[in-house]
Amino acid sequence: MSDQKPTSSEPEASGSLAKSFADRLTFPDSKGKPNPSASTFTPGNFSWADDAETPTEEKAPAPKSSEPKSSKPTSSLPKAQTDGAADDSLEMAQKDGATTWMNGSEGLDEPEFDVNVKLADLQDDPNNPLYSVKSFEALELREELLRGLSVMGFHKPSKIQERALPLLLKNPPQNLIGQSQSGTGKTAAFVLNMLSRINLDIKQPQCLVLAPTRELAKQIAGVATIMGAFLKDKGLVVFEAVPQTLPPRGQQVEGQIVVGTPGTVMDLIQRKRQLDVRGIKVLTLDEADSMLDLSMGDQCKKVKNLLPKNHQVVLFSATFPPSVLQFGSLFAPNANQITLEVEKLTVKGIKQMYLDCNSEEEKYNALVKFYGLMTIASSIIFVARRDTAAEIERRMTAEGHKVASLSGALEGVERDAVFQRFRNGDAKVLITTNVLSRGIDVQTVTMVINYDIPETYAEGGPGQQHRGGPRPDYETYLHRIGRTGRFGRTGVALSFVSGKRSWDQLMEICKHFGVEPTKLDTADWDHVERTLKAIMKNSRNALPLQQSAAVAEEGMGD
Ligand SMILES: Nc1ncnc2c1ncn2[C@@H]1O[C@H](COP(=O)(O)OP(=O)(O)OP(=O)(O)O)[C@@H](O)[C@H]1O
Repeated sequence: MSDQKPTSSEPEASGSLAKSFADRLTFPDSKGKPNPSASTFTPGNFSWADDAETPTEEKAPAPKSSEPKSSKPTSSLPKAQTDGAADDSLEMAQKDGATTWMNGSEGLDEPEFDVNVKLADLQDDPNNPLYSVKSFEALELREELLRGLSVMGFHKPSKIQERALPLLLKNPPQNLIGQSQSGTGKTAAFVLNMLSRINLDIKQPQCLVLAPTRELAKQIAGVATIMGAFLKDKGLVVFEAVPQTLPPRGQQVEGQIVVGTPGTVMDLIQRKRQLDVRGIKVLTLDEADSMLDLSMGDQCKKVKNLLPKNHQVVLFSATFPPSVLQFGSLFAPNANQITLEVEKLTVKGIKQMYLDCNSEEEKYNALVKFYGLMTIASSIIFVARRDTAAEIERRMTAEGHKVASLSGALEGVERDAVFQRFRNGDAKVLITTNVLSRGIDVQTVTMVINYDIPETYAEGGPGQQHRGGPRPDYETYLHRIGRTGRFGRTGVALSFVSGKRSWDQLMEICKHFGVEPTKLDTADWDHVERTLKAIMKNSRNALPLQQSAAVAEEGMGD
């Protein structure tokens, strides 16, 4: 892969975003000095070579032309849980939406108790992906991790956590391929495995996580740091292997857990010789299907080949197209597999709709009209091309909206700053390309807009190109809409169609996942407004899903 930054007309990276609190933390090293590389969330230089390039951007013509978080009850933490070395990090964690769902972040006005009851209801429903019979205690996790989970507000495991953890923690270690719907807690499953397996007396890297983008790598490192906060005193160090957070030349990477993007990790191991992988016993690929596909697959294989024999391989994603799953089985031989039928992949709490527009230009007008009508906590607008993102940003800003735009065209430092503005709520709307379609966990997001329907040239197997032009990109659609409706929340996914081609593509995607999207028409804005307001209101009020769906239907029937 080239080190050169692509131009705006080049394809955008397909990947994921960062999940949360990560960007705010800087942990001192074991001697109390700030360590710029270990578990830091300082901004870094983005090297294009680090992120996947996938041909998902169409040469579409560019268009011509919010409710703030309520503060969380951070002071209500039991004293025992905020003591000691974990204090700072936990306090930070409490300030971020992504870890504190139950603590009333992101515009939830209800008392904590009500919200907890709702989540508990979902976790008691055997058909819900958040359901579990067991407690975290029954999964035999070490006491420090139980304390970390408790402070994060994780009271019960989700289905994937309950099923994956016993398989992951078994000795001798076995490989695992794990699939579950977006926002159901896969990160905690693989992070708890790593935190359970490391030897804290050794500073050498023992677990390696590869993720497709710097934002997601930073987010995962953040989760590991927070979840392991009570192990910090015992020497836990989590290292972020993304550009600009790297150790000075000649200095070895220290940290039991290393999380990075494949390009940087490879560079650290082979070219710079700063990452000693002889002690690695767990290799995890998050968003594994995209990591094994096209450009990143080769790099991941190269990294894997440099690791000691008999390391545990863990692959997680919400999507595993059959051919990738086949390849995944070679990458993770004899793996235990937790997979889902394609019809079960969509999250029930995400209401899928489409807005029928007559032309490309009408799409833009509809977008502006739409944001004029609605107050949305936070939303993400996905576009196919960087220049479309820039143009929408320019025009929406001119209309007085607080927007931010993030694409692979930005350098790492700028990306971090833009993303932080969105996480903080300083920007309510994030306009982005597929670079942020996967993994990113910002719980204030109540709406995802597919301004352009995602397309791909990939055949669906590693390295295979689709011959007859682009096809609808089922996986990217699912990951994009999964940025809302996380861990039991409700959200809206609104796709814009303008003409037969985009309509056909959307219908094909919906057929693939067995969903029937609701049509909204630009000819009846009253109906659009009533329908969406009913859903958004219920999302914020945290009504049970069935109830909010019912109210939404009522709104639509008006
Ligand atoms: N057991 C739990 N109890 C409460 N909240 C949880 C639990 N597990 C995870 N969460 C929260 O759920 C959200 C989604 O988790 P996570 O980001 O791991 O989802 P994911 O399955 O990796 O999604 P994606 O496929 O989009 O990457 C996060 O904000 C996380 O903090």
